[in-house]
Amino acid sequence: MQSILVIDDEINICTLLSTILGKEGYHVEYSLSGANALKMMKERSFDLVFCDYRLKDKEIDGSMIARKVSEEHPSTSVIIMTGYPDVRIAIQLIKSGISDYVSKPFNAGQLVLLAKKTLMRQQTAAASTPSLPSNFPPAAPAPHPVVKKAPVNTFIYGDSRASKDLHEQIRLIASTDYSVIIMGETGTGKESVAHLIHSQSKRKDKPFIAIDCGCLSRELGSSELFGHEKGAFTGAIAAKTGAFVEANGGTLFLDEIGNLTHDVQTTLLRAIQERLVRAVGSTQEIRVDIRIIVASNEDLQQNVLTGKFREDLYYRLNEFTVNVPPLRERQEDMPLFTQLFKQMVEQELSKTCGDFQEELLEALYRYPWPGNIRELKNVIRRLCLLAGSGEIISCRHLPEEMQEKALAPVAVQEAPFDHNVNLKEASRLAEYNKIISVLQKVRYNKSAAARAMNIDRKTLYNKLQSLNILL
Ligand SMILES: Nc1ncnc2c1ncn2[C@@H]1O[C@H](COP(=O)(O)OP(=O)(O)OP(=O)(O)O)[C@@H](O)[C@H]1O
Repeated sequence: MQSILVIDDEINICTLLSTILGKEGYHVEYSLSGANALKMMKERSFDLVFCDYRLKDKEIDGSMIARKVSEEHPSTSVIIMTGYPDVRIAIQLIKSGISDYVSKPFNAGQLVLLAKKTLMRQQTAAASTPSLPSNFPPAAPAPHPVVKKAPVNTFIYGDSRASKDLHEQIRLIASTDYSVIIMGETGTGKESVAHLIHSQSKRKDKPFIAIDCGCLSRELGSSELFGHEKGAFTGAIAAKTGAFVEANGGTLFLDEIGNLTHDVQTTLLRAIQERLVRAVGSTQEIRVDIRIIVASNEDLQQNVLTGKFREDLYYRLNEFTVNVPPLRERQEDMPLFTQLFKQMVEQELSKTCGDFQEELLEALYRYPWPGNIRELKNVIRRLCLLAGSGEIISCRHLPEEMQEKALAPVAVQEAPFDHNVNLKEASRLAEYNKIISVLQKVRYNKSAAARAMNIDRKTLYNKLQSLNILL
């Protein structure tokens, strides 16, 4: 019997596909998380995988599953399901070697046909691969072996003071079992920090389950966290395992915790205190052993004061707080982030881009990055996508709305001249005013400014530092 694995964080989709494909005689299993699905594939083999593009374990998405399957289980086909048609995603998916792609909503007939077509193609391909006679000599090594580039590390440890402090905090807290609140603006990497804490902890071989509380509806909040019994409420067509049980032994990460309703906050407090959970509609309590990490970009203490967040839950969770700094406070890390994101995108697109133009790097440096690392990553992705292969990436490839902010000259006042200063001070002031006026003329391009003043870049940097001009 051919077997199919369905990966989707929506239980309804999983049960729907299991029913439809099961009726066609396939053996169907499903997983609500990518991490668990990868584990299932290690334990047994599947002929076909239907995988949702966006999964709740944010670090694993459809294209990552597709890549892993093609590397580790080359005879398994992958069909990606998505409700978000997007060119970038399509490019990624094609590169990761998927068999097909289906947009949600879909109908039963369409899915069955797709599964049959894919499995048939797979069988034909297998049959047409000639098998070698048993006495055939082993193949000689290929003259030009295909060199597989090692994947670029997706997490970057910055060099700035703020980054070093952050990673020291992660190192210290990882070895404990304390609950952690991660605070920081949107896109600063709170979820990445939660992953790091888990991967450096003694629970690292157990599940890491991430739940975005911002997406939980009022009705489904409890069911997502604690599970439900079949028939517990209208639409509960099958029993569901909640995140607490799925994360048993490992770490449960609750993102945007400030969005939980009061009712769910109350049940959550009890579950954390007693380590016992009860699925909606069940009378049975299940003991769980999990570490809780939560994140918020709202000030939770403020929410406690305004009554939006339960005070007792806040103190229960706040055994340790990690503050993730915004990108504008880790400017020294910009070159590292920029370079590594460029390498990652080059790998995603199988493309080699030209260097970043100096003026562009300076514009990136000056931009305030309200969306933090996520925004930087997206901008680099866009720059690499728009620039031709090998073309120098310049300011003209920047999104228009960014050009205005990043290229606007910084308002630097000329220092007023004071007639009482001594000669040394006067020459320092003159130098200061000259450098500022040249920088403004060349739109803060330091190389151009150095050329205009007939000095080298190093001398200009030294002058900027000694005159305390911060760009
Ligand atoms: N240190 C880092 N190195 C590489 N990539 C990073 C780093 N920190 C964050 N990112 C990337 O930036 C993006 C945003 O990170 P993440 O989702 O962890 O942020 P967040 O603070 O949880 O965002 P939100 O508040 O919107 O939930 C992700 O694509 C993540 O991979």
